[in-house]
Amino acid sequence: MVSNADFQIRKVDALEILDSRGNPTVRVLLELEGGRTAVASVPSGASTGRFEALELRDGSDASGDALPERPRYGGKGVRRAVANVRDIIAPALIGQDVRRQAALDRLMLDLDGTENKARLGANAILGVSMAIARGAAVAAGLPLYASLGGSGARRLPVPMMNVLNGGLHAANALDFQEFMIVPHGAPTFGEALRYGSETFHALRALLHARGYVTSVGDEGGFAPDLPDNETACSLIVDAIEKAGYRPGADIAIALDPAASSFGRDGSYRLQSHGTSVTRSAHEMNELYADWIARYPIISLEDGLAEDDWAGFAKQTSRLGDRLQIVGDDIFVTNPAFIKRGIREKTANAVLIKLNQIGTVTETVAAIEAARHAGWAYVISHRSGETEDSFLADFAVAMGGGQIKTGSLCRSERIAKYNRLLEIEHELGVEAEFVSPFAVPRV
Ligand SMILES: O=C(O)[C@@H](CO)OP(=O)(O)O
Ligand SMILES: [Mg+2]
Repeated sequence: MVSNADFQIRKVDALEILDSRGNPTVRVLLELEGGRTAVASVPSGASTGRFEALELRDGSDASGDALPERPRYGGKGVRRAVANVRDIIAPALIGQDVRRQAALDRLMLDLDGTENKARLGANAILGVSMAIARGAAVAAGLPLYASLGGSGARRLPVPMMNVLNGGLHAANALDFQEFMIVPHGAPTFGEALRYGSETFHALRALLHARGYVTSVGDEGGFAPDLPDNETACSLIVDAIEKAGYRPGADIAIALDPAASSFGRDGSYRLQSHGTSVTRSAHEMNELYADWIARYPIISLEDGLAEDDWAGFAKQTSRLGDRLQIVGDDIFVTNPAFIKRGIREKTANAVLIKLNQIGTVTETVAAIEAARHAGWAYVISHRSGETEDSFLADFAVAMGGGQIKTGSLCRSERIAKYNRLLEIEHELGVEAEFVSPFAVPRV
């Protein structure tokens, strides 16, 4: 028998753990009166948007280290965030009911009292917020996706798999950060994962045969020194065919150039065959239009920089009926920015990252704003991840049918894919897998 006491928080604790890049991050441990426990770990980005909620790092003076000349983790530790969970957030949450997610998230916002969670740290607050969501599920005896999404939560997301890494996620010369395959023509999630994995391995063989390295970047995609960005698209098409699939119909391409990392003030600096070229937003949009005509691209994220609202709106009016235009750095999962984007027709989709905004409740509000406008939304990992698979359940709960969670050879990414397989298995014949995309005409 489940009783109200089972949902009451008895203890909140936190510790500093490492993420997939070997950088410190926050893990929160929650204990409920009934004795059940919940754990959540916070991811961390590299190509972060300027207006993201603040990820609290210790800095060299606040490290608390015995050897001040050698700060812990170069000042990147999260001991202060951990201490904020233990000393400030925990006392306010003891005795509270984990089913009241919105109220408890609000309580943390009030404790923090800043616009961007600068006092307690978005990493501290999000860790607790996720642990509360998981605690509510555990106490109710429900899987997280069902607890968060209700009985209608049975749509498995189409994965965007990042098979070639560049930009800030790799040490190669590619300016564009992510070249992803999207197996949207598969009949089920499990089959989509197989399509993706087979294509990933075909790509490895192709790279090897053409004399490129097959080492990987931060999200597990290969990171070869290709002569230019476009070569990545043609290689992916070759890999899809080599794996026995139809480019476009079975597996399409999604791009995240993460243009804030090579562009600002409407000017974009690209490398090609070792030389650098500067392009305007208009020229970037023409470049994408040209690629879309020649490659089966169905989604373009951050094709322009976070400060280029005008360029984004032009891109959306020029290309938005042919493909998904996703805003990441420009919206930073912030409902206010998304609403501006909807008014100004900046994009037609939004990338959703829990730690950009810092609570589960605000993330859901961001998704609701997108849904209300008929925009698509893609639930996304960060380039620094942990083995926590919260994201997989969250994507099924939110029902948008899209997840971006990296490549197919690093366990912090695979943890999400494997959890989605588990959910699909558990849902059985009730599981749905519906492509949100039309087949691209190339
Ligand atoms: O730009 C992105 O979409 C993300 C995730 O792929 O990268 P990061 O976490 O480094 O911001
Ligand atoms: Mg991005």
